[in-house]
Amino acid sequence: MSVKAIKPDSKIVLVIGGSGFVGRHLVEKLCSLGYTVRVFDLRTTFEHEKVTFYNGDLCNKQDLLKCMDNVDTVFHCATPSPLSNNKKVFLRVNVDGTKNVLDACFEKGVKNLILTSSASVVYSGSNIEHGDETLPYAKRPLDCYTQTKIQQEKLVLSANSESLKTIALRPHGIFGPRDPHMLPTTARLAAAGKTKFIIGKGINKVDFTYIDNVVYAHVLAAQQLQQKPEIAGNAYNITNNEPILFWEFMSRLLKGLGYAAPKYHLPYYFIYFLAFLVQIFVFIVSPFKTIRPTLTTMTVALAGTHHYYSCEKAASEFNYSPVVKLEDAIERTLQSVPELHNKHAKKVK
Ligand SMILES: NC(=O)c1ccc[n+]([C@@H]2O[C@H](COP(=O)([O-])OP(=O)(O)OC[C@H]3O[C@@H](n4cnc5c(N)ncnc54)[C@H](O)[C@@H]3O)[C@@H](O)[C@H]2O)c1
Ligand SMILES: CC(C)=CCC[C@@H](C)[C@H]1CC[C@H]2C3=C(CC[C@]12C)[C@@]1(C)CC[C@H](O)[C@@](C)(C(=O)O)[C@@H]1CC3
Repeated sequence: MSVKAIKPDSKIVLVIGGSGFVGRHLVEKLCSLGYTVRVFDLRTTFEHEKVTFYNGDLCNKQDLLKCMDNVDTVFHCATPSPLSNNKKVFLRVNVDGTKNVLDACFEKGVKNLILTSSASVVYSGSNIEHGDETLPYAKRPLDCYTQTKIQQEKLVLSANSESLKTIALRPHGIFGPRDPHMLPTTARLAAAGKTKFIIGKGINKVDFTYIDNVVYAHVLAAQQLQQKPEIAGNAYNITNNEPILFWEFMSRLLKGLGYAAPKYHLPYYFIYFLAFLVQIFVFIVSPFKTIRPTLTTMTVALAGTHHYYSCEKAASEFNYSPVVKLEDAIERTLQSVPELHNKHAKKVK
């Protein structure tokens, strides 16, 4: 099954967080399929002749109501940066903000709400191998981003009703052109000489999901929600279906960026404990100074444990299957880095 083009301008959709990494790719795809697209975001990061931009804060319901007249479907992919370390902002945006989104959807008669959730809502730092959607929410999430994503998903799925069909898509480790988190952070750490080490034995397998596959899943789910009401109220893992050794993937990115692959092993639990001490220090100084460490128990756990998921539910219930394979996805991502364009252009099929 593929996503369908529609009669141009027959459906109005709203992408909350549409100026972000996932949001902008989603907006561009929706426009190409003929949707009338509105973007609601704190900021405007690009121009598009077919898009109407509304700047506002989703924590202010009045801002949201201004852009939701006659909207058929809302895609909610706004979040504070997952690597920021501000519990108040996460609670305000991911929880209170999502309550505003739901209230506004009900007030304006929106039919469908697709939430970009996260596979990590079931992750508390222990190994997850081929985890499916029956796994319970993490009882002790490792950071407040994950904690608020859990609360957000629960709010959206419990709001599913006759008038508003809701669905939560759980991508994992999204990467691709214009990614503001993974590649830039990797490059920054490498430039600072902090990528010489492998945390743990380097045998942990994880899922990384190319942005085109995430966008494809969002459009497919939106188009299926009305025909298949049984998928509403559910969460679905969305990955590339190609789990890879975390350190092999990172090495591919690093070598593609012109850096050496990590080669010295550091004991996982030693680094995890170090990260724990860093977090205690960050908490102690937080009244005086906000520090956003990359070394956290969450990032160390992600680097040192298995975390890959089954997409069988999305495959069987709304025919999801990745449209871009991992190998091609890595090349396209590296090719998208301006200074690397020529080097990788010839490799892309
Ligand atoms: N990047 C990943 O690896 C990944 C993986 C799984 C799930 N997700 C989820 O995907 C979604 C999109 O993530 P992304 O990587 O595109 O993030 P991003 O930071 O690139 O984009 C988020 C957007 O939300 C906007 N935003 C933040 N607070 C807002 C507010 N109060 N009002 C209005 N807009 C606001 C930001 O301005 C930004 O444009 C998020 O829900 C995230 O949890 C991301
Ligand atoms: C060489 C090295 C170690 C580089 C560092 C790579 C670092 C930056 C990189 C490696 C793994 C990657 C990662 C995320 C951010 C960047 C980071 C941590 C986040 C947290 C974003 C939010 C998503 O919701 C969530 C939770 C998901 O998809 O479940 C992911 C999980 C995977």
